[in-house]
Amino acid sequence: MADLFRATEKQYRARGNDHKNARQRRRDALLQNDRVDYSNVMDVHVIDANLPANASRIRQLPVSSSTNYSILDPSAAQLYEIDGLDGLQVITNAMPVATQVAWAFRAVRDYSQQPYNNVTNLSGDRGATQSLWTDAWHEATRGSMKEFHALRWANIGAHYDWTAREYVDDPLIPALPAELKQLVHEVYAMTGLTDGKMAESAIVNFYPAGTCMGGHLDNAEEDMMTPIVSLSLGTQCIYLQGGLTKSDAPTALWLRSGDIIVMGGKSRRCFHGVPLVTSELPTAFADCTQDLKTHFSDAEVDAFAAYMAHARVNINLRRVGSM
Ligand SMILES: O=C(O)CCC(=O)C(=O)O
Ligand SMILES: [Fe+2]
Repeated sequence: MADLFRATEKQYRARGNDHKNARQRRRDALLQNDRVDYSNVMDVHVIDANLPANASRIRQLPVSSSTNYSILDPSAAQLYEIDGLDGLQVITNAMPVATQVAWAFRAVRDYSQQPYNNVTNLSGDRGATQSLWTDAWHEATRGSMKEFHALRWANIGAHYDWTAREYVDDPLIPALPAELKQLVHEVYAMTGLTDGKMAESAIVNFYPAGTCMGGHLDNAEEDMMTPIVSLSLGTQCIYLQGGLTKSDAPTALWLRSGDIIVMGGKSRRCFHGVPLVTSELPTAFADCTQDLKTHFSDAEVDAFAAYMAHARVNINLRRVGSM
């Protein structure tokens, strides 16, 4: 069967010009072979900018304000559903820009290293990344920013053991931090979910511009019912939401800083991925990073701002279900 997920992924993946010689590049530019057509990528931020066939699939739902919000702003938020993507909801404009910056900083500065005891792609099996960020920005060790750029994901809360292929219950690993639980609680509340079970695990994904995440299922959790809450921070990306198999053509969506995806119902069991991460960072986000200088050193804030100018951070919250 045709792998339509893969075909769409290839269409949007940043191909780069590295393998081409100058003549090929000039010819491509002339023929506009290097132009990718993004017109079919849905944008819930500007409904009118969508192709009519896509615009008609987007439905706005009322935002419920039935809790005390300390992170999100229900009066500014919009909640959307998309025809054909059963169980998927997209929340926009819920997180103020200063909060986005604070959360991205927390992900880069705290969640990437100790004291979270987190396993990352750089730490090997069950080992923790000790001081990845501190080493990256600190005067004495400057130059290891390159290593920080190699960070792709860090695990917070309940840890998934990639060797045993199961979640581990280790008393030395701190539970999911309270602020992440509060975020999940507020997202659930916005969507009207009153009996949602709490997430226990977060994968924090780090995507320098040009990197991607291939199509996959999140099926390691025992609980495949509770929705996954997924927060985008930093630069804009293309997100693909497919079906139960890769033979279903996926829907492409632009995700921007502050957007939140809720994967419940059928969508919890569907293929998804991120074929493209751009360097497009909202000016308001970049401006706001400078405000961190009132509490943190100029060197650290400058390193963070330089990283975020070309990176997307995703906080992906799941309930594991076995504990
Ligand atoms: O970066 C994203 O938006 C998706 C991440 C994801 O699917 C995952 O961590 O399993
Ligand atoms: Fe996923």
